[in-house]
Amino acid sequence: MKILSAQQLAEADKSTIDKQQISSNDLMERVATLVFERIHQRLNGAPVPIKIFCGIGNNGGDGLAIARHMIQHGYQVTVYVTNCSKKRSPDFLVNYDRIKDVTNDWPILLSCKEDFPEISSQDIIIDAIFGTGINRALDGWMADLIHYLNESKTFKVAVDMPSGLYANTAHKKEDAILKADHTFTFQTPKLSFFLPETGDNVGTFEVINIGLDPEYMMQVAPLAQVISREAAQNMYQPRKKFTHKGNYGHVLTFAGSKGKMGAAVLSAGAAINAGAGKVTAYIPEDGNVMLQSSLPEVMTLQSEGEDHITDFEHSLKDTVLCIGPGIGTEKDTCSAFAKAVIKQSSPIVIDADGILILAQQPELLKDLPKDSILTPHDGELKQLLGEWKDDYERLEKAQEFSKEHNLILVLKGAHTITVAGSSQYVNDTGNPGMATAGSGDVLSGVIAAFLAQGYDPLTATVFAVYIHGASGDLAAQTYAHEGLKASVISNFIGASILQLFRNPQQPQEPQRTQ
Ligand SMILES: NC(=O)C1=CN([C@@H]2O[C@H](COP(=O)(O)OP(=O)(O)OC[C@H]3O[C@@H](n4cnc5c(N)ncnc54)[C@H](O)[C@@H]3O)[C@@H](O)[C@H]2O)[C@@H](O)CC1
Ligand SMILES: [K+]
Repeated sequence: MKILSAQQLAEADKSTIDKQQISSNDLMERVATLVFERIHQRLNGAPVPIKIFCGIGNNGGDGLAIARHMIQHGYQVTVYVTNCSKKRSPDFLVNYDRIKDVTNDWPILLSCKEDFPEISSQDIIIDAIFGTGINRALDGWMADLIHYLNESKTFKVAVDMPSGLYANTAHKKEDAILKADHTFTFQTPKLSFFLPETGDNVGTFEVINIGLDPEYMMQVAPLAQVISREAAQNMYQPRKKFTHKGNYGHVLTFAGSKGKMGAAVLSAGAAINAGAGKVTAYIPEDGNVMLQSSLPEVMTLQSEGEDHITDFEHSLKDTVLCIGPGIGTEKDTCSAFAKAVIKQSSPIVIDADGILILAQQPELLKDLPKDSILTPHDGELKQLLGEWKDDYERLEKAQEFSKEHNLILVLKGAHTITVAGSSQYVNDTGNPGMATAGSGDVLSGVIAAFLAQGYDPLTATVFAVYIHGASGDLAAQTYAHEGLKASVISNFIGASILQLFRNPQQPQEPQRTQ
């Protein structure tokens, strides 16, 4: 699913009005009806007090139209209009008149702090103050209103976007942004929904398909794409009957050191669990018994170093190299790392200490095969890119780095983002239980396994990130977030691939919970 900018959504809006030969108000009515239906399905006529706060632009117009439908269906609705400017949009004005036709009264105007209504914990608040049209931070009593609503303990539903939130540009820490519990967003989610500095404002969200011009939607180059279940299904490569282990590739993991042999077990184990035909773990000598007893399916090669890897003399022909988990940064490990990556000619998966070594020896970047995959967490990413001032600069710097070095970057987080040149793929599986030691080692093994099975590097990466998150989601159903650990996530990889093809009635537009 594409993520568009606020400006692109406005263009899509115009194109829809032209092509479908409807008025902008018809489109607003369509949107408001769809939102009303979703609310009505949940509330089912319940006599809860609902307070709808409307701005004076089209988001406010949506709010007025939603309010009208709710009133006509017997809901207890009070409508407030934030009278912050005389520049009311034409579609706001149409709906301002229409609601008066239904209630025989104008909505309540708010013009200063003293006008704020009392809010009880039983109320439901619907926020239709600002949507994608916001172009500067809220100030004065409008900012106070947002803080006032945020302080209330009541359930808050945002229309299109939580008011005050920008769709795709950075905020200052002090900006007033509504903290919604649920957001009904139109046509595409916004990039800010997925970024750590702003995503918490959105609560759970639902994307409502409002029927914007399909031709525009098809041709527009998105800011990023969310990997939907359907997209992941299309990436999957089923196995053919007359095949053998040689058809599914050979992964060589270069991982582990004294005290961190678990990283080697986890990355090699995940590569086997995700379908690599053969896996060899290259490890320090002392780790051999542990590795062989933990993973009977995995072969081992041992470095001369007893407690860390000190050398690398092996052939990498027809082998996918997965390098870095738990190797440490000893001098001889760094030289062995350099030998291995220089020797390799096909894309390499580089994780953890491997990324730190690259940051220390940036001259190695030019020796990495094109489309090699780096999987940094933010601490490792900072070693590579330096500090960033906000989430958007983090993405820009990652794109520049990816383009400059022809690499794929996997920016790990609640919504892991895979950056390949100017393209960005946002992952929507996974949960906070996966913030646990070794989870990244598992991911590196899964990416390597898909590469070994013949997926192209970008697909292998995006699909692995999806499946890794989906495995964590399935595992959490049995183990809870707290009980998740990396080996458990790894053991659910097969189940999550099966799950990908279950429930054919799954809705097209994903409904999701953060
Ligand atoms: N293409 C779409 O996605 C559609 C969008 N619609 C609605 O239209 C909304 C966008 O409407 P608008 O473009 O009218 O914008 P908004 O309703 O978000 O904002 C309205 C006005 O607020 C002013 N403003 C911006 N920042 C301000 C600030 N800090 N303080 C005070 N005033 C400020 C702007 O000048 C603008 O006139 C969407 O969020 C959505 O709710 C739908 O009605 C129809 C389809
Ligand atoms: K809003």
